[in-house]
Amino acid sequence: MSQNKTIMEVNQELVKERAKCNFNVLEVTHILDGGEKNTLHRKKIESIALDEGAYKDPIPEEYLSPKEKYENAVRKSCLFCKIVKNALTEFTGLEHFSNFFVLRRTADAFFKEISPFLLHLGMFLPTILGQCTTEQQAYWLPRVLDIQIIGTYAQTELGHGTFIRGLETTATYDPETEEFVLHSPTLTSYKWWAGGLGKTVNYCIVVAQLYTKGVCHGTHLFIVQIRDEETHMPLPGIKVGEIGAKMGFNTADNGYLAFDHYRIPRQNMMMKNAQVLKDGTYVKPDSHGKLTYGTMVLVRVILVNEVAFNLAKACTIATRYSAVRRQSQPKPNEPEPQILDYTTQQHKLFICIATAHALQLASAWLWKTFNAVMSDMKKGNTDSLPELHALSSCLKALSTSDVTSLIEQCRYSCGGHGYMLCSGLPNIYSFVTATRTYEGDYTILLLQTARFLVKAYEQAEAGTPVTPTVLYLIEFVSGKRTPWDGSPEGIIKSFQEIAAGNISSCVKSIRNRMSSGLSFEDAWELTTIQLVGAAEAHCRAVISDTYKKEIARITASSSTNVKIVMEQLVNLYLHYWALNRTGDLLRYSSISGEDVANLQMKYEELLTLIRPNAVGLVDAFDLRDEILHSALGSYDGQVYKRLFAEALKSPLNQEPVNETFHKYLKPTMQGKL
Ligand SMILES: CCC/C=C/C(=O)SCCNC(=O)CCNC(=O)[C@H](O)C(C)(C)COP(=O)([O-])OP(=O)([O-])OC[C@H]1O[C@@H](n2cnc3c(N)ncnc32)[C@H](O)[C@@H]1OP(=O)([O-])[O-]
Ligand SMILES: Cc1cc2nc3c(=O)[nH]c(=O)nc-3n(C[C@H](O)[C@H](O)[C@H](O)COP(=O)(O)OP(=O)(O)OC[C@H]3O[C@@H](n4cnc5c(N)ncnc54)[C@H](O)[C@@H]3O)c2cc1C
Repeated sequence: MSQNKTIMEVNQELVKERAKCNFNVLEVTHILDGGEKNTLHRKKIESIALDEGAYKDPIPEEYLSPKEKYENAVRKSCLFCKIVKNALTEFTGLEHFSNFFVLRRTADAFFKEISPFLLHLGMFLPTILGQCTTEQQAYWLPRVLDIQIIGTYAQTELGHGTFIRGLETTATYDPETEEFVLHSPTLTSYKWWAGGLGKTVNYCIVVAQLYTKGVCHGTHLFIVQIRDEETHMPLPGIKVGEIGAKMGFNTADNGYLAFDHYRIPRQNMMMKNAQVLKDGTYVKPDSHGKLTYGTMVLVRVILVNEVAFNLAKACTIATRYSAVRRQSQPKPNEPEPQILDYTTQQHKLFICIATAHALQLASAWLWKTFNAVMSDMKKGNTDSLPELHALSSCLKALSTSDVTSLIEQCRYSCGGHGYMLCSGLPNIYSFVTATRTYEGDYTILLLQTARFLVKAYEQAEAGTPVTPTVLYLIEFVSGKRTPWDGSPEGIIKSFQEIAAGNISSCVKSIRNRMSSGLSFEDAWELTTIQLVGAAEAHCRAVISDTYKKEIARITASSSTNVKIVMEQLVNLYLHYWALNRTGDLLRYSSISGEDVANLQMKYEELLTLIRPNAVGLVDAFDLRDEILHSALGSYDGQVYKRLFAEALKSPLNQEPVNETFHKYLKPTMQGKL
């Protein structure tokens, strides 16, 4: 298991917990990594990147000024890139799925917040891969992969983020010079938010309304140089800067950008799908109208994995801490219990462990689905794109929303110490809460899924085939219902009935409103609260079903105790959400009041069964201390020694008397101020 570089003796509380664990921890690590080979691969990359200690800061990041924080983050980004480049020569290449995720996770040791290079690898590179022709890729990719240029993705504007069709930046083609003229006509058209734009990047992908021959063809993507490659000065016609202090992401130099009739060559339009010919003729993509939104779909898929990882970090911290922390005296003359022994504490934490597993497996499944759809699209078949868009939208929305709440729950479960930056939890929270907004706001993405669900419902009603994730609608419209039996399969069935019931209610509401004279748009708008609920219910059913099936498949050859503990967590997830949705269950399934009481009993039994394995389960995430950045969550559990060591690092503790005593306190106390 992972050890800290500053080795301390392991706290006896954790020694005892580890002795209690009745399953093979390494076997679960292999499951979470997707196989033993992947675990070895990950450990090797982590070892190359971290063993030399290059991630260490001379002064803790939290005590630096904003400017120093940024400069330190750039220094470490360059260092990390160098290490990564060396590491990759030993492996299969950056496009390898596990490499991308391992590198992203390892980077957390270097950055308590965010690398200013995140968008370069996270969006600039994937957009070039997804939106450029082969010739364009041949020109750009070597420069991008070799970090000869650094780029970002500038789509959002001051006035519009969600509504992409409302973006105001224009790219007008001039056939005389074979150039596009980029222009920001208003203050609200200023690009706003792109990571790394403020100070770091010299190129960026700009999303702008394309005009040619006097006609607007909607938003398209362009590669734009914004700073001189030698001097880094903004080029003439470019206004660029940083947007200011934020709740998190303070090392990411999110920026603004405006154009004053700024010219770029025609070849800088990303032309894999639509094209503008030399004479200005516009050639439409012949397959699907939303292909330019491709990078967003990819990033939404990746984000499910990203938040699962962050939840694993948070619950590792909170569970280890809860095993070390003792509080209160429920039984007279007995020692104070570990707070992990309180049922309410288990209720706060074990759902976090189960959710981290559920989302990790759902994200691996979604990634496979994404690749299958991409491979179909290469052959010109875009039939599965709507389902992928619906799935990636709701999984991104629900996973980021669930994880945001659960990370906050982990912080609550650590009491006052969880509020300290050195617990690691505030940084994890401020990062994850942003994921609920960026790359498509929660509500907006669920409404996209709802569009798909309403259409699927109408198809099921009409007897036309529906896609795999909504097959349950066919049973529902035929009136078939499964009697409640309380089994895991039965709970999943009931989640599908809740989803179908909710979608059906939405369809009825929309139809009723339209028959009373409202337009479709107005009827839809008035139904949006229900539509969001329906999409959420659908997504819960998808995650639950995938989690259960994937665990059964993966643990088919596992040892008995691993199988048992993995199944307990699946059941815990299902019971937790069933209890959370009793209103819907009573409305849409055949559950009775007594069944609800049984569900509650079963849930509480599961907490007791999981309790002895709790520390083993978080150890199985195998997160190195360098990546956790937590005085509360380190492998050795030396919580109090580490909290005190962190307190001593405070700049206020570097002198016995602060100068404010002489300047203000003393004169005030002596009545001289
Ligand atoms: C580290 C931090 C990094 C952060 C980076 C960022 O945040 S970067 C910034 C991230 N910014 C954001 O994420 C912005 C979020 N906003 C958006 O993504 C879009 O504005 C929108 C999807 C909300 C609406 O778009 P719209 O007004 O153009 O569309 P519409 O609603 O009129 O629907 C028309 C049809 O298109 C379909 N369709 C839509 N999208 C897709 C797709 N991707 N694929 C396939 N299909 C798609 C839809 O299903 C519908 O099909 P139907 O029913 O007619 O068969
Ligand atoms: C940390 C961070 C990093 C980012 N990085 C980038 C980046 O690198 N590049 C980039 O281009 N962008 C980036 N963004 C911008 C991000 O993508 C947008 O903020 C996001 O898409 C939400 O758009 P918005 O800000 O316009 O919100 P708004 O759309 O204004 O949302 C405000 C509220 O209005 C509601 N709302 C809006 N429209 C509707 C509707 N039709 N129906 C119902 N409710 C609605 C929303 O649900 C929300 O509650 C970043 C944002 C953050 C926070």
